[in-house]
Amino acid sequence: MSSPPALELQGLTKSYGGKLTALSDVNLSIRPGEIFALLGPNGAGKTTLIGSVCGLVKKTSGKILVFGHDLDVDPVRPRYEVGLVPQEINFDPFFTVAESLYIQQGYYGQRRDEARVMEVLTALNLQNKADSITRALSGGMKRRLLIAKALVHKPRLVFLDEPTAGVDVELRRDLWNYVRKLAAEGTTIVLTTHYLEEAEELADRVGVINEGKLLLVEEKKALLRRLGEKRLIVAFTEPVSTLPEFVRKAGATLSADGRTLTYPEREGCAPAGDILRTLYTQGLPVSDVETRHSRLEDILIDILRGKPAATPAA
Ligand SMILES: Nc1ncnc2c1ncn2[C@@H]1O[C@H](COP(=O)(O)OP(=O)(O)OP(=O)(O)O)[C@@H](O)[C@H]1O
Repeated sequence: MSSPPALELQGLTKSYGGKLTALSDVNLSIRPGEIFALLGPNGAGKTTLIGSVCGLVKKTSGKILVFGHDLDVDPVRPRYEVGLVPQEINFDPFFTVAESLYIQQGYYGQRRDEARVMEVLTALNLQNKADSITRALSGGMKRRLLIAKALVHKPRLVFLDEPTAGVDVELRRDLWNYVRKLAAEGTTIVLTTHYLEEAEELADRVGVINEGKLLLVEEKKALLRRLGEKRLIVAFTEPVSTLPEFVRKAGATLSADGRTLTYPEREGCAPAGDILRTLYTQGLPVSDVETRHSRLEDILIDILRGKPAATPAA
């Protein structure tokens, strides 16, 4: 028998005060061990979705299953499998780093396990801070402690709600490596982020949410292949008045000043190499050649602007 999804949402809906629908009939299935990036603008519903699973938000309707267990049937036990790294710092400033993790173990019905606490602190490079008062930590250390807190009870499903907001480049890279390691060990990761580069680096699949509706769910690589575009940009040393017929018919355009050619290479069109070869053989004054690939950011903007890109959300 195949294992159940790490998370399954069926028609998940959340209205605040009967007016604002923060989540509208969201259906989503997250596979065990995958890194899933949930993307969308401010106020799209990402934190509400995470809060519904973690027990911080009371859903209005729909079902939530964690590793096959319906949270309506048992709202407590299945959540022992879940860890949350929230956007905001949520630990008591007067405890030490280690104490705050022991308390967390207690919340999850576990005995105080010093070896596990040191293991998590070491993984997050906080081992020397175990006895420091949490309010004396730097901003980056506090972020790492938030992650340690979410992981200390060994959850199999971890939500990272903007884990690297305000974090420096080096720590961001460290955290990315750590997330990859967790996923490689079998932990399922759901990530929200406004750094599209982060999603591009880490995610296996991407979901796009806006105004409470899930617009698209797709493998990241397939999405980039399907909606991404490669552009060839050629600069000329002097203005060119017309392009060779083959190049023009392939879809290349010339800038108004005749100094730049742009060619969007799409599937089934002439390869960029053929365009370049023609330019050279016909003696056009090429000075520089550049190719640009569209990134997740470009694609997300198109989707949010309503470009007909979405395949049915799954
Ligand atoms: N407690 C609340 N009471 C009323 N409305 C709320 C509450 N919490 C969230 N909302 C509203 O629900 C909508 C979704 O908010 P949510 O925090 O889930 O968005 P988000 O995608 O996480 O945004 P961000 O990227 O800014 O964190 C927003 O319109 C927000 O104002």
